[in-house]
Amino acid sequence: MSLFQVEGLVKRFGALLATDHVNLGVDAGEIHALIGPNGAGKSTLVNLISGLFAADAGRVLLDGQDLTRLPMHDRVRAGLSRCFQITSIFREATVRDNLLLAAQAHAGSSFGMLRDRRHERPLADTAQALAERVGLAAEQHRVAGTLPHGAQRKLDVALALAANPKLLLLDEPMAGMGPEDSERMTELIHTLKRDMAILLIEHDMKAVFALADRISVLVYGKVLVSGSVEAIRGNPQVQAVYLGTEDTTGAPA
Ligand SMILES: Nc1ncnc2c1ncn2[C@@H]1O[C@H](COP(=O)(O)OP(=O)(O)OP(=O)(O)O)[C@@H](O)[C@H]1O
Repeated sequence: MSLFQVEGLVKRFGALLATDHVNLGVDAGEIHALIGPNGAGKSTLVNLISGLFAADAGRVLLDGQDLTRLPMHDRVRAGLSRCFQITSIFREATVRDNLLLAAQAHAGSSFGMLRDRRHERPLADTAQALAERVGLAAEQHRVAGTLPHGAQRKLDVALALAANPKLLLLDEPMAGMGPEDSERMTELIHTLKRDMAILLIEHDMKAVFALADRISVLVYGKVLVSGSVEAIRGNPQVQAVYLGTEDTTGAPA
């Protein structure tokens, strides 16, 4: 049994079966990438996993715990963190204040405790460690909204890491990035897999092929095929689905 497991997950929008009995597992220390053409149901699946949508059937399990009926914040507490396609940072606050707030939220402390000197040090240490972890230690006093796009995405990852997740759900972390930022984000994600399982939803095939231990291809809400990078690259069904719409060679665009 995998650390993270989706079993027979179903979501209907009226007559449309957007998630069609999906089974998916992510092992500890594994990056499992989910790819698929536009409208395949990737976002719907992410929303079911994170708890934004309620599933019509099936289960979401993390480390033996059934999360299916838990609200989003309880899923985060159970060890499931999500990075958003639309970044969740406070744009007017500094990088450091963003990190302090995230550290505080997950330490379960109140604003009163933040002001209590006895509690300042651990939160500050956590914020510092998070900044270092994503390579933003030198940018901590900058206002988050003024950072370049790539750095904002790194901050978004740091905010998700503040929850100390067992499973990190990365929803298109390379979106809107140029090749250089994509490469840096790829390196960062690679360093994270030591400490957590990662479910990566990504259109950038170069990043997917560089990072994934396993790839699942979603088509019309169903997992068409699941396998290693080599198996997926060479799969004629996958090539047929992507031909002319995506670059599956991994070559830079
Ligand atoms: N809230 C909703 N109400 C009705 N239909 C929806 C809703 N959300 C998604 N859909 C439909 O469900 C299907 C899957 O959409 P989804 O956004 O999950 O796909 P996707 O793989 O994430 O696409 P993309 O790569 O373009 O983001 C599509 O046919 C979409 O039109």
